[in-house]
Amino acid sequence: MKTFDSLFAELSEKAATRPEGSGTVAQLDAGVHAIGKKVVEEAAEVWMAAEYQSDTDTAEEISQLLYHLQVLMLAKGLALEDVYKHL
Ligand SMILES: N=c1c2ncn([C@@H]3O[C@H](COP(=O)(O)OP(=O)(O)OP(=O)(O)O)[C@@H](O)[C@H]3O)c2ncn1[C@@H]1O[C@H](COP(=O)(O)O)[C@@H](O)[C@H]1O
Repeated sequence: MKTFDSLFAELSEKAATRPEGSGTVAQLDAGVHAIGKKVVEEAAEVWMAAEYQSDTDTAEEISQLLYHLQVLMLAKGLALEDVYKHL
């Protein structure tokens, strides 16, 4: 099963090698403003799912929020350690 760390490693590789058809590469090219909007959108979807949908839907929305946060980290050049040191 994928973890937060293994997804970040996968996305870092995508950012470095820029494979054709990668949604991550497209998002990185769209820039911090566009990625930030996705983070806010996904956060709202997490909230709505938590209040009105199933636990499974909520977990899926959380996974999408985590993904977009990682894309934002990559866009800003942040490493996992930069975030973890604040936990
Ligand atoms: N985990 C994810 C992931 N979570 C969310 N998303 C993206 O976030 C979107 C969220 O879907 P929504 O339904 O909320 O939004 P939507 O409005 O339908 O989507 P958009 O029209 O805004 O793209 C999805 O369409 C994906 O584009 C993800 N995209 C990729 N990954 C993983 O990232 C890795 C690299 O992906 P690629 O860069 O595409 O190869 C792979 O392991 C993928 O599984």
